[in-house]
Amino acid sequence: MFDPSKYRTFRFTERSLSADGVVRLGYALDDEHEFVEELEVPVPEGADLARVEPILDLLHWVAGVSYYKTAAPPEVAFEGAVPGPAAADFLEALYSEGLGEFAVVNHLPALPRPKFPREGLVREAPARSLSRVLVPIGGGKDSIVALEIVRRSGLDFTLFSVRDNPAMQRTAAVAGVEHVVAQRRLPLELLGELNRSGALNGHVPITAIVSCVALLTAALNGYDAVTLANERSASSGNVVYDGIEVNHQFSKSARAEALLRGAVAETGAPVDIFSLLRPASELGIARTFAGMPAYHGAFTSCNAIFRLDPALRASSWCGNCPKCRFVFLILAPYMEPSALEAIFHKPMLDLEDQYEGFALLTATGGHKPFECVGEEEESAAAILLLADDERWKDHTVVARLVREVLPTRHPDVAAVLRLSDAHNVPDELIEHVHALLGA
Ligand SMILES: CC(=O)N[C@H]1[C@@H](OP(=O)(O)OP(=O)(O)OC[C@H]2O[C@@H](n3ccc(=O)[nH]c3=O)[C@H](O)[C@@H]2O)O[C@H](CO)[C@@H](O)[C@@H]1O[C@H](C)C(=O)N[C@@H](C)C(=O)N[C@@H](CCC(=O)O)C(=O)O
Ligand SMILES: Nc1ncnc2c1ncn2[C@@H]1O[C@H](COP(=O)(O)OP(=O)(O)OP(=O)(O)O)[C@@H](O)[C@H]1O
Repeated sequence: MFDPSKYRTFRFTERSLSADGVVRLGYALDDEHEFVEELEVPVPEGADLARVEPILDLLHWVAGVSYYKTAAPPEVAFEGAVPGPAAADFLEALYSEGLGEFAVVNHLPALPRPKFPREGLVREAPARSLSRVLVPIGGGKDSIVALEIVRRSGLDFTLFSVRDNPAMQRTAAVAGVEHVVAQRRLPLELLGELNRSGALNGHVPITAIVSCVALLTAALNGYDAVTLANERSASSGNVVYDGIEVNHQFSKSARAEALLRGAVAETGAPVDIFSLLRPASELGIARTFAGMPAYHGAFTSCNAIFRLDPALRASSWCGNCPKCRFVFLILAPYMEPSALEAIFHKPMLDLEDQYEGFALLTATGGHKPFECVGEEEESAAAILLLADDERWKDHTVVARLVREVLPTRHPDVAAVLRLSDAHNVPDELIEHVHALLGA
């Protein structure tokens, strides 16, 4: 049996990057269990591997969260480089708040709170320019809107994914832009075996891992920045636990972005990272995306497409999860019922058995689901828009949401759609964010 409470220390053992782009990340739980994760990142001939070592370290520390979570021990130890102060701040947030949902579902008495050393080298932040950018795409609508913003700016850009799936491939084909892919191999057999014998399991702050793989790829291949598509709504949490607002999307939040940017600056790498969609809500992004029909047959926002086991992975919308419901709901005010049915293959807002799931998006009947769904206010705003929409108002679920949910909600649609000034988008791009996402 695996008894999580008996472990004291999670160790960062070794990491390496070979000239052909193979990354090995090593970890151990006390002296008992060793974990090795492998990645393959695109790397040009003759790349200066030594120059990217600090970003490789950051990736090593961040990706460790998948293995730390098996026991969530009180201490961490380092056999190689140690984090500097900004990286330590980021990691302490990631290994506690980033594991908030994990703590809730495992009924831990408190969030894990390992202390990270902070004596690592702080390199001088380089002068940055912005001419070539790497645009991560996850197969969903947000990264499509982000790539179209970058396209309009005239910057040179390449699409990037960690692992490939059909939605990403379709997106890249419609965009007609080069798409590079990094592969990622977790020791799934070992994790599964440990989980079956009692190891802890739960959600990890995956966007932080994807961001660091993108940063490493960018640094190796001479890109100036990684442009994420994390929206303003991703900063809102789900429940309060142990004095913290636990957020399923923690590593997409504005707070995580600020901490990551600090950690990246400390590496001295000439690569920036920021979220292009930070000023916008999901409802605002959906309004823009509705006007991009070329992508409607390509994208999939359902998370079932990300399952690592091919036997469990969906190729498109599952049509019965919080993410499918949320995306259907926020697109509905801006699309025809027939167009949405063509995407989801079912009239989700006309199916009575979907009512509870839709109501939950406004935290009616429980808390907002632990999924990548927007703020309760914006789901309520979408319902308010549908209430007066001849195309939608008589759909069974819409009519019931209007009757049973709206009387207790007072969404301000204009406020939900307004762009915020709180973002890290540079001058070269912000006017294009406003042009595409502004009213
Ligand atoms: C696809 C999915 O939603 N997976 C979540 C699910 O895991 P499941 O067991 O159903 O499938 P797998 O993802 O294939 O995982 C297999 C095992 O591997 C572990 N694992 C996976 C990836 C990783 O980086 N580290 C790992 O240790 C995993 O724990 C399984 O044991 O349930 C899990 C437990 O709640 C979730 O952690 C899985 O979530 C994935 C990491 C994932 O990719 N999720 C994204 C779709 C997601 O949630 N994105 C959020 C961003 C959240 C953030 O803060 O970054 C979003 O889009 O908003
Ligand atoms: N496997 C991946 N490879 C590259 N980038 C990814 C991957 N998964 C997520 N991302 C990126 O992480 C950020 C957050 O992902 P998110 O799922 O919100 O975006 P999305 O897939 O574009 O849109 P949607 O909300 O419709 O699913 C985006 O910038 C997205 O491109």
